[in-house]
Amino acid sequence: MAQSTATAPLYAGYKPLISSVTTDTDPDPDMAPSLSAEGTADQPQKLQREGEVKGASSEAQRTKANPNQILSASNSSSIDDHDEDQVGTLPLPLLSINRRTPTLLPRPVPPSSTRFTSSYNDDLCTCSNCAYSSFSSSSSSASSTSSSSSSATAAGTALASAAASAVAKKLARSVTATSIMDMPYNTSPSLRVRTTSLNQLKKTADLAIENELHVCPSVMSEELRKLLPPTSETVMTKPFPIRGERTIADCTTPHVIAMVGLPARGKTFISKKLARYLNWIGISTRVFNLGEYRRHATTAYKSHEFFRADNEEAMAIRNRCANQALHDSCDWLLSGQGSIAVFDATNSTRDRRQLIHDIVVKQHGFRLFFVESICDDPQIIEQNILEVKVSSPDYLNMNTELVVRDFLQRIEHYEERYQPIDEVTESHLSFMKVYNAGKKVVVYNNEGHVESRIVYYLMNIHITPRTIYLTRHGESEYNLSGLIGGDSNLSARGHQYANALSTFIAQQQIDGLRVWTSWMKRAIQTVADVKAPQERWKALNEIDAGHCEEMTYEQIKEKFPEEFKARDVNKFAYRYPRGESYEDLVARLEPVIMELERQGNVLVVSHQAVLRCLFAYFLDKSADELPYLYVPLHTVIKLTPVAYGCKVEHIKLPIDAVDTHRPKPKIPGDVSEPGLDGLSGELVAPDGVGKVLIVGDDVATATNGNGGRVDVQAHQ
Ligand SMILES: O=P(O)(O)OC[C@H]1O[C@@](CO)(OP(=O)(O)O)[C@@H](O)[C@@H]1O
Repeated sequence: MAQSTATAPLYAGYKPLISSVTTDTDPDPDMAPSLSAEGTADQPQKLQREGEVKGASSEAQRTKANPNQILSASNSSSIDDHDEDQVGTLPLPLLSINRRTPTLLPRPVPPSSTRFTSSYNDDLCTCSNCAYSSFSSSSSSASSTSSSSSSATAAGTALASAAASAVAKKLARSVTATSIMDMPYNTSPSLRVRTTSLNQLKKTADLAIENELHVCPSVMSEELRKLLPPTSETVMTKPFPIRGERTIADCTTPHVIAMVGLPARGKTFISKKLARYLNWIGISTRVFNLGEYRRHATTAYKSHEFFRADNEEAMAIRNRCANQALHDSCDWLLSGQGSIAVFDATNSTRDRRQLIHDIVVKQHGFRLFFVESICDDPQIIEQNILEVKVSSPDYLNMNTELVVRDFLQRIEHYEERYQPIDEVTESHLSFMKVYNAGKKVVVYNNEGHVESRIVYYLMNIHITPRTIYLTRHGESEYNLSGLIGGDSNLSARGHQYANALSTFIAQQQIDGLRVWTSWMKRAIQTVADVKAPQERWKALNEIDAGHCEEMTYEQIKEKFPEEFKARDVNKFAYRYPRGESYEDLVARLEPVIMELERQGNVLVVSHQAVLRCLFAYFLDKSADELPYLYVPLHTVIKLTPVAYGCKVEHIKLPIDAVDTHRPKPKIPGDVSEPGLDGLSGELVAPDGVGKVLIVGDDVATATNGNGGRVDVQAHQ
């Protein structure tokens, strides 16, 4: 049984906290040992997300944006309703192929992955079709060869060196030592063959084929070329299939994530945040909060007495609620509507955890992972009570001091019976323990892809107050002419926005601000005058429209009518020919989200499609809504984490720009009909002006009496 203890990473001076602003909205009882579950262990089926046909518009709808406005953010979506960047590339399992000898040089086989790497064989081709030659690396220096195959077998390396050196010496004077990865794809197909494919070939002992492997791909047979790892010409599968087929394979076994911990330890914060992340990466997740069950089952909360261990009547109600919540979690998983149910309750005794194990694992055959939040820092606990308990529906209209006192007594009742998860007596369980909002993390019996991702995510989040600013680049020359993609410069108004943005950011006096941009000129030009450390992320580049790059929507419709229509039918899943889909984008952006979670104040300057994906993460938006989120030019979206959610402000800087938003048309492929679509309309609607939305925070929404909206001053 593997146990690892890790201290969560500290980044840029930030203490990674997990939970202080949060707690489960309800302490709950230990489930009565007599609880039982019904149901079968049917495999749930993933729900297909179909695009919707709503509203219509065309490019002709581009409008001038209103200056000096703060637009309202889009709707909050209930958690109950919903359900990797070029970074982190892993080496392909490759063989170095010496075309001059029949020897196949084994490379170390790295962990399996579908990602592609710079560790391609850097042998170069000498055929008349190619502009480069073989063995350049080895010719330039023996160390170059040995570095690329450092972990190959000694025999293999020796053979390689001997075989290569003769040719290398001959070529050394005439060949530039260029890594194949430094070359454009179309000039560097080279000899990139997967180990698996080669092994299959070796098994067939087909020498003719093996010899053919030693020729340049440009003269290789079509059949053999298919075995080469992908180039820009050949990549047709999902590069980072998080959503889609791989996810389904990983989640064929439904999971229950059961929280553990005393009240006010951030269990609900963790549950909600985790669910938002998992849904965003395409794993359908829902939180079952025991506090909500209890509130439905009882009349108004009176006092902590309800949670006394000797209050038999209350205990019976609490047990019934716990039973129901767990059964509902399992039923939801069995219904095929989701893959992960988060059971947000205290689950604070061994008996109760065993019962959950019996129902979830033994009866249903699901995976069960406990996440225990342990906190002995009085400051974090008090902060938690003040931030979320005081505004809890349990304490409506109650004086803050009384609330704190009552809640602390409530915690005492739980402490009497609380048994932290024990590695010895509960060694059959899989769990992680998070201490003091992320200061220390213990992981035990962690198994499988989903659990590993949960552990990694929870190790990265923190609760230090901060703000994230999202903005598109200033208006570009291509925006003006309606062309998508490309790498054009800013228009004159785009440059004005760049100036206004730097002034706005300076006025905000943001502590330790970092600026992240894509690699595109329009994004980099936009932050030219912003005084803060800057980082360029390729992962923030705009969606790759493949064959449709640098075309207008009308041109695409004319040249590729079926493609254009298909995008309107399911924009999230649609992938441009030789390009990307929104689904691909989400996968590409996951490392960006993970890093954003670790960071403090960040200004992200990117593009329409990319920002829709990031925005959807923070707003908990579905895959159907995501591609239509309204992210206008010359507008800063300010995101401030609050309690369980996020405060969203749209700050329109007073420089006009074209509107590049194309709403979902009523008829797929239609570019003629202007109008708002239901999804973006809310932001466009004038009544949203001057408003701020608190998204995903039931508490705030419930208590400010203004539907979660708070008036704010317009920023100029
Ligand atoms: O997915 P849709 O709605 O087409 O929006 C993405 C498009 O937005 C654009 C502008 O039309 O983004 P941006 O100007 O922010 O780089 C295109 O480059 C991109 O293809």
